[in-house]
Amino acid sequence: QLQQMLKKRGPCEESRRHTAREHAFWDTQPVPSMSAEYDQDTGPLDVVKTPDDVRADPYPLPAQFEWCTCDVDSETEILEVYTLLTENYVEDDDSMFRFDYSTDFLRWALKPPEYLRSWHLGVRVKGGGKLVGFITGIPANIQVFDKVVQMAEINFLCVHKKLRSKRLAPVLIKEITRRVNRENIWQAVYTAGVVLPRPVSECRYHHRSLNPKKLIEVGFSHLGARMTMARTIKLYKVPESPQLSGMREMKKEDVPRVHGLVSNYLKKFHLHPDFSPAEVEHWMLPRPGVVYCYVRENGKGEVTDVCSFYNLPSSILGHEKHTVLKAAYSYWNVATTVPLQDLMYDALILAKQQDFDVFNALDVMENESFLKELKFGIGDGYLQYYLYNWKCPKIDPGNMGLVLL
Ligand SMILES: CCCCCCCCCCCCCC(=O)SCCNC(=O)CCNC(=O)[C@H](O)C(C)(C)COP(=O)(O)OP(=O)(O)OC[C@H]1O[C@@H](n2cnc3c(N)ncnc32)[C@H](O)[C@@H]1OP(=O)(O)O
Ligand SMILES: CNCCCN(C)c1ncc(F)c(N2CC(C(=O)NCc3cnc4ccccn34)C2)n1
Repeated sequence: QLQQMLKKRGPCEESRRHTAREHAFWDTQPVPSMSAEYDQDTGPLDVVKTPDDVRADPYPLPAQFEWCTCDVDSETEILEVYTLLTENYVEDDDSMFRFDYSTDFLRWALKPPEYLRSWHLGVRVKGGGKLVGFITGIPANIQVFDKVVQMAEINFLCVHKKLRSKRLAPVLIKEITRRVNRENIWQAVYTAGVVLPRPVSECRYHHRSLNPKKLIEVGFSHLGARMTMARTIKLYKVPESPQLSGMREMKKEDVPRVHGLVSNYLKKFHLHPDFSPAEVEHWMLPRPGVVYCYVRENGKGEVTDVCSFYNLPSSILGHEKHTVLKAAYSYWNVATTVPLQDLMYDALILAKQQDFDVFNALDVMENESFLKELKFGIGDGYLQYYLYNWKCPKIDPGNMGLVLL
């Protein structure tokens, strides 16, 4: 218990840190302060600039390091990125799990239409040495309330465990900002499990057990009070195959129709991507082991509903029997002729068919409508959403229409 107390700053202490302006880096950035509240008016926080106002040379690094861009099409370089992340990326608070993004997943995540190689930014030990730092940006058109803004989606910020607490993260963030600004883009969107100045939305993860026995064995979940293992397995059992008629894998020919379904659906949320057909094709066409997408054809062969989820396994740290937690994450789902709950029940069945142990969903979009009924349990993980250089009112999870990887 003492260790627990020592490890985590209490909420009051954490909030004092925020109010005492102890964010040496974030207090220098165009982000709202912790206490800022904006009503309807939305817009940039910073003075409007042009790329010519932005320094042409990279920010300086400590002497022993150098900048690099990681070529995700190079077998050796993508493996270096994979290794840095699988050994040093996000863990849960008790260091029981660590994300294990695959190389195929990383190529998918980092090469959407219009991507820039210069935004796959790394830090190496000088002289082409070990990759010790990473941060990425990809371009996206994001609608925030009534405005469509060209933004960068920032992700995969990572500093090697041995180089933590040396203020390397602010340097990575400033350099990716510089590179994005040089392309005349001045806003960004990002998510994190940590609270920074200041969240535009705070969402929660919910988990639906598909393989409860393994989840309990590895400590991801616990046997309920007055529950036996047999009873728990029975509780989470799902049918062998989808219950809705006409469910099939999405294929290339479905892209125009799926683009229409998704674009029309996302309009109802206060913050959502403004997808082109090419982006819908990139983000939703199935890729084995990476992203799964199923459409429902009605009696007349028209596609009327779509569900999708992505594969993000976690390494299970220090367990003798299990080494990988197979987790599916709810992605883009649109139900127009059946209840969303029925569509998502089939998503669970399809995920179980693919041998996933757990199906994760945030309480964003209309997900609240099925979480309880479909036996999701609330997780301990919050996901904070952030906008860089954009003031806008806070957004409730039910009005959040963006899922990042
Ligand atoms: C217009 C274009 C703009 C583009 C940029 C938009 C902004 C993008 C922002 C990035 C979006 C990333 C989205 C994702 O990928 S979220 C996933 C982040 N990655 C991990 O959690 C992996 C494991 N952890 C690590 O690798 C390190 O701990 C990291 C690299 C996270 C921090 O390294 P380290 O632990 O060695 O610390 P430091 O001494 O170098 O630096 C300390 C400073 O860093 C601030 N910090 C800590 N964690 C985060 C965080 N997750 N986002 C933003 N800032 C963070 C912290 O408040 C402090 O600042 P201040 O409190 O003193 O002020
Ligand atoms: C910057 N991109 C944001 C998305 C990255 N994503 C997926 C993420 N960001 C923060 C989280 F809090 C989180 N959670 C899923 C829930 C969960 O499953 N918690 C147990 C667990 C299993 N494996 C791991 C690995 C790391 C942390 C918790 N883990 C909590 N997911």
